[in-house]
Amino acid sequence: MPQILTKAIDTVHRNKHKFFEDHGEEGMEAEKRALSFFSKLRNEMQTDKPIILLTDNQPDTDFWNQYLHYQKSLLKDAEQPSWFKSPWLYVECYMYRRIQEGFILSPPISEFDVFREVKNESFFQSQAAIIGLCTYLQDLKKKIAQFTENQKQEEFFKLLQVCLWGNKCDLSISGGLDNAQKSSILNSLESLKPFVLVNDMESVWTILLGSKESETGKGVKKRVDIVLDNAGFELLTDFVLADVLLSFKLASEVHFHGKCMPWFVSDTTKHDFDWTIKQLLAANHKWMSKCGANWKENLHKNYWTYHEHLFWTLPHEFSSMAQTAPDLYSELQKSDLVIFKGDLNYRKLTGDRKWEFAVSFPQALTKFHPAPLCSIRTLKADVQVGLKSGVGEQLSSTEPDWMVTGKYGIIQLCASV
Ligand SMILES: O=P(O)(O)OC[C@@]1(O)O[C@H](CO)[C@@H](O)[C@@H]1O
Ligand SMILES: [Mn+2]
Repeated sequence: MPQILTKAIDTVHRNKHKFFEDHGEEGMEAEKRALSFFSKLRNEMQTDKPIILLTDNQPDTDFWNQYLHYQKSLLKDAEQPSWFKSPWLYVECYMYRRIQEGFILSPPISEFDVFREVKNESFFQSQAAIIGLCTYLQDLKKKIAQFTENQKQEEFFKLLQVCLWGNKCDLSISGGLDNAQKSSILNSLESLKPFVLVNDMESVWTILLGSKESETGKGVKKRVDIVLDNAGFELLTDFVLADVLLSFKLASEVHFHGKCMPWFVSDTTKHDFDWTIKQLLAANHKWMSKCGANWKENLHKNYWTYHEHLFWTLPHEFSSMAQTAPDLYSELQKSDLVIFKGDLNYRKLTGDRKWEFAVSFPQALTKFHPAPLCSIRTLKADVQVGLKSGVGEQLSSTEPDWMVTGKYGIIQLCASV
């Protein structure tokens, strides 16, 4: 976290001239204000100061401040939540929210996304893998009419796994350093199979076909939601999956959910989402630009919809969503399948608790079940449930860091509770 914050400070500093160009002297003043805010923040973090209230009067400020009171209520009388002692999930989210506060309190540069440069770079560095994937998809779509159900299933499974391994490419685990996808994942899927510790692809397929039975004269009405994680290569894999869901008629609408502020370095915001499609459209490569054009049209025709909600950037675990964000919960209840991408979402699904490895996924969800849901994540944090007896223990003894390197992955479904 200090490394990420230090990089953010450096980025603000390097953009001084841009702030001047955009806003004149006021921009320079704002840069100074933001920098002194961030230096203070870094000091609070590194010296284990108490967590303090937010002061920026944003729509989520009260939620954050109430959450601090709640954290305090869990401690003994004189104890204070602080950077080293509070739950990691909370403190980590809090750092990103404080960075946002630093910009909010520094107009006119409040809208500055300090992680945009690295997100965009990571997209360009994954160019070869992106071309490979776009080409594969367009080729696949030409053949759909001839596909048997089995072939469709096989292709869908492939792209689901691509979507999984795409989650290796986040920039917060690498401390904001280059973590792009350099090679084609499609050729490595077989050799990666042993690292998929929970593989519920068959049941995901059954769920998606199941809703096909509700086919009426008007065609299928099936909704899949994707709670997005990282921009860059991972977002591309999500787009490809969403495209195949429509092309294979496994869904009639796909709803994406993104972050409404820069988050965990590489997480997708509305700007990243739109920027990615624009880049594809403008690319000097036939199949990339074809993907861009198709996906723009999907959005235009409302086959694809992008949603934002503040809940995704709160520190709350998802079991509190029904209470904290009932509107979002009822939105997800409209879905036939909600796909949660990435490690942070898994931590929030399971409350980031020290569950036994063999505890069931439904149990760890602690009543969170707006709809059938599936987590697709590579393991980067020390929480994992739903493993066959002994598997986690065995891995812990042979590979002590098996949970935090992104080497292993899961496609884990909870169909009902
Ligand atoms: O949600 P993602 O993008 O898959 O992963 C984010 C993440 O790996 O980054 C941090 C590593 O420092 C962890 O807190 C977190 O789980
Ligand atoms: Mn992320």
